[in-house]
Amino acid sequence: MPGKDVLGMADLGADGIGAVLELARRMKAGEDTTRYLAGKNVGLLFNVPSTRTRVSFQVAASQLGADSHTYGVEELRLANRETVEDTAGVLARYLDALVVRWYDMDDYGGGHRRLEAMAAAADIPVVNALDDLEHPCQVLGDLLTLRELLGPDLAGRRVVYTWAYSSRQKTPGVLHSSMLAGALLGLRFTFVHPEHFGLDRRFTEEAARIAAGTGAEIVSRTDLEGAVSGADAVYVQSWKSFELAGQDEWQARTRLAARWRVTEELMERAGPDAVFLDCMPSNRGEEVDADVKDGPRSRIFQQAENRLHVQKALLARLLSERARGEG
Ligand SMILES: NC(=O)NCCC[C@H](N)C(=O)O
Repeated sequence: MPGKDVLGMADLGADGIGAVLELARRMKAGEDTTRYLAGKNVGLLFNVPSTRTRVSFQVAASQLGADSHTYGVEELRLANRETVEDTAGVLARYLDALVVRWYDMDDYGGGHRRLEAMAAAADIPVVNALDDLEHPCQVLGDLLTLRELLGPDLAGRRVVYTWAYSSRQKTPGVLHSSMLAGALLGLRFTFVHPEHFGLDRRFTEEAARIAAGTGAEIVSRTDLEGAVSGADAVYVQSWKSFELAGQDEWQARTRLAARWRVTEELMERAGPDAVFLDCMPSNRGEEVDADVKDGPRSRIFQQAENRLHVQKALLARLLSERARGEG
């Protein structure tokens, strides 16, 4: 991997992603991982709630032989305005890696800028555990899941991502990271959204630029039924992120759910073997019907499990000569 940090998919690149996925596959298959990070300490810092990311990183560190330490920003002096740079510089003297989730409610991109500032101030790896622009760890888990479900060569397969939120012009980091990863790996990813819910152009333009060199097919559309036709996997990104939408926005989303939900009928359009993916959280009857989310096409718990395996591989690659040497 080129740099010390993983703040977005570009920091890994195609080779880095491939190496993490291959190590994750071996680890999941039963390789003894308990010595990779023996004696090391991993810090986990969150400014908003986390279920999958927090617990999977804690268990990942433990299974690699490391200790993990979890903090909320209110517990550190960050809430009282000690700077992120000073905090990161101090933490780097105690820890071997720092995993940070920072989603800025008021300033789109502000969380990502804080991560960049921490990474610059700390001489240890800083890993993005979701910010307001990217969620690389989720996407690594998704890619491992897609390989398991559709085979190691995803080039001929097509994945459709659907969503319907862009609260106050913010667009979802999971989709930004998916778009960049799909472009880097030369995959066929379709992004379908209602009119007015398009993605941040910085990411669509960067993905198009990368795709031109890799042969990836990264497409945006606004027709849900047409887009899912023939898809191998349909992936829902939740409509709610960490922010509670206002009354008007909720009414608009409720109206939207009548025509923009992943239903069994929609999945049948995709095809008899199409699978359903969802990074969660999502709400039955809003983004997706219960009979899809809880039904036989759903692979959401396999997807959640894979967060653990890819994050073990990622921490090992960042902190262990042994993991880098073998990769
Ligand atoms: N799997 C996760 O990490 N879930 C946390 C929220 C991610 C979600 N895509 C969101 O930003 O709304």
